[in-house]
Amino acid sequence: MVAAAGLHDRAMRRIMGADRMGHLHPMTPCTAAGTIRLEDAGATMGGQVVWRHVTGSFRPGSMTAIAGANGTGKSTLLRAILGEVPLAHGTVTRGGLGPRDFGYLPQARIIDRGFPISVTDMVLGGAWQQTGLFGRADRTVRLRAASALHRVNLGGQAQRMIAALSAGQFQRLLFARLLMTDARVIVLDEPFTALDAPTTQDLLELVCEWHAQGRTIIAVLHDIHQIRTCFPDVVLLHGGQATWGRTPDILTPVTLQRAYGGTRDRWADMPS
Ligand SMILES: Nc1ncnc2c1ncn2[C@@H]1O[C@H](COP(=O)(O)OP(=O)(O)OP(=O)(O)O)[C@@H](O)[C@H]1O
Repeated sequence: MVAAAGLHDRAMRRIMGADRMGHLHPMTPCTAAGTIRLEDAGATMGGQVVWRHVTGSFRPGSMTAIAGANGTGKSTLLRAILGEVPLAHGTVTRGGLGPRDFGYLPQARIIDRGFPISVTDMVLGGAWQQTGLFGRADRTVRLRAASALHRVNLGGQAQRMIAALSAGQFQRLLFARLLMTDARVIVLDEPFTALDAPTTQDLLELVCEWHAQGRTIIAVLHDIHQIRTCFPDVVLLHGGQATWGRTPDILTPVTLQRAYGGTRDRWADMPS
């Protein structure tokens, strides 16, 4: 659990969108504009190889799910894309995208919600590019924050402290904060975990709206049916390797059985 001892706490700053891209790798001019590309990339954690020889691209406006069993390195991949995890080998290039182009929704479980901040201030943190990290939000930004809260059905919760929210309400709040960033690339780590079906559907529609607006979506997901129905592209992690491509080609009964276990019939019977 991340302690939120103060605004300078690393994780809290990351939620506030401040320093998460502090150590981006240098941009490589030859990468197509807006394309995020991994080339023969590898990552190690605690001295263990997580994945290696990963090559593939997130094109501008693409919508890609990161799938795989627990511990296969999905979050590590997101953090490598964001520049938070140094690669053991290979490169990640971002096609001219800078820190301000990325909006990140971390796993809710790593956020300490005891941090004394109101719902409104948390959402306003998503507009740090306009206000500065500790600056005052003007009327326009406050109206946008109210609109973002309304969009995620939290209009009536604006004055509450974030600690008073339910898990589902807090997840909605993180989405409202993402709305404020207006980012070109939206990076989501298990955005629908612990949400009820209507909330999931509502927030999934918001993700689809972002995609329709031409933003690049990269999301770690566990729901295979959801990936099959909503995400055209997928990266499937298994055994330290990534299989990357169009979802119907990658998520077959054979690959799913290999990645998650169970019987092949179980995956064949799943609605696609
Ligand atoms: N800070 C760390 N120190 C050492 N090992 C780590 C650290 N963070 C992650 N790992 C290890 O790296 C591997 C990949 O972790 P990661 O969180 O990326 O997997 P994941 O696929 O996102 O898992 P889950 O589905 O359970 O969230 C795991 O074996 C994990 O134990």
